[in-house]
Amino acid sequence: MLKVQNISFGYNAKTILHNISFSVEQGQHVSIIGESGSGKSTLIKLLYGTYDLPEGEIFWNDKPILGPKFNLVIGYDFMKYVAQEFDLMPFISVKENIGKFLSNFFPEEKERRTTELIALVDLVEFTDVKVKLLSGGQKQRVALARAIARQPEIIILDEPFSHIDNFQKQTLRRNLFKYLKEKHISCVVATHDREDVLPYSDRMIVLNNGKIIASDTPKQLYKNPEKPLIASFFDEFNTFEASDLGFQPSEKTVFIYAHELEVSNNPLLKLKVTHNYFRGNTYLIEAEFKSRSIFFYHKEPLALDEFTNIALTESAKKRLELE
Ligand SMILES: Nc1ncnc2c1ncn2[C@@H]1O[C@H](COP(=O)(O)OP(=O)(O)OP(=O)(O)O)[C@@H](O)[C@H]1O
Repeated sequence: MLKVQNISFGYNAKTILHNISFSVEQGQHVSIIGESGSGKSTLIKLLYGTYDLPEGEIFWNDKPILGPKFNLVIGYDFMKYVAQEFDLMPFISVKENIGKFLSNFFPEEKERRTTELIALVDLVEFTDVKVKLLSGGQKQRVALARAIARQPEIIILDEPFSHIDNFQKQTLRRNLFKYLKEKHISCVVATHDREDVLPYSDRMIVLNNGKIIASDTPKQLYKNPEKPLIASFFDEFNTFEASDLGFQPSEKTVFIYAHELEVSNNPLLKLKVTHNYFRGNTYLIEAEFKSRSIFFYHKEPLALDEFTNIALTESAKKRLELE
């Protein structure tokens, strides 16, 4: 189990992370989300022992994770870290990069394992290509395969799919996260992408200005996003006063996702349409309500400057427990 206990850290006098505590069980998948600059990468680097901790402690089981003051070489065998700038050997092939950390004492096992890993990250046709000739996304895939080559107990990933195009991202993400779960490898991922979180994370930690403002299952936070920052991670959303929607207590703020509003003959609100944005299978409609913008989806564009009636969808009522 990874235990992070009351850590604080700054690069200079300014504190970047304030009193952070959480834990990650063996085999658990934990995501760290937050706006750019909120301290995700800094936290990830601390977990790996990149810097000395001025305050607090980090343990993997009973072993303290210590910084460069205590370790000549940063990092531990049981833990692998894939940074945003992946650190590969450019002049050797994909296969050699992945096999670099596997023992030469068991050549057949080494061959089997490298072949398995190359297939997992979908780089079979690049097996013998020198890494310097690969694209950014392909290099990122080599870095991921190399990190799991020796089956660590925990893997720490910073924006693991940022260089990979949407087309290949879905499959790679599924393969990698399924593999980590099957092998019971703990995983901590810093990400901006809800697709990395919703289907896979056991817990989601939300950082804001270097502080943890929420920590729960993605389902629970999705259902009850207490802050705009949390709702915005999941989807386009709207902020209403409870009184706008006829809810009690009337001074409460309610966050409604754009997909939870629909055009209705049984209206809750009357809005003036200002923009239609094509989104493929649907349009995102921007409309005015009390001089601010409200967003919802509709299968067709709506007439501009005309009024439209909208209501909550059945699933919204269910989420808000109005039924
Ligand atoms: N090596 C450094 N020296 C000084 N300040 C730094 C250093 N690295 C990061 N910072 C500062 O620390 C703060 C947090 O940065 P960090 O990279 O941890 O944020 P982040 O949440 O990972 O952002 P992003 O999502 O953009 O990667 C930022 O204000 C950043 O400018």
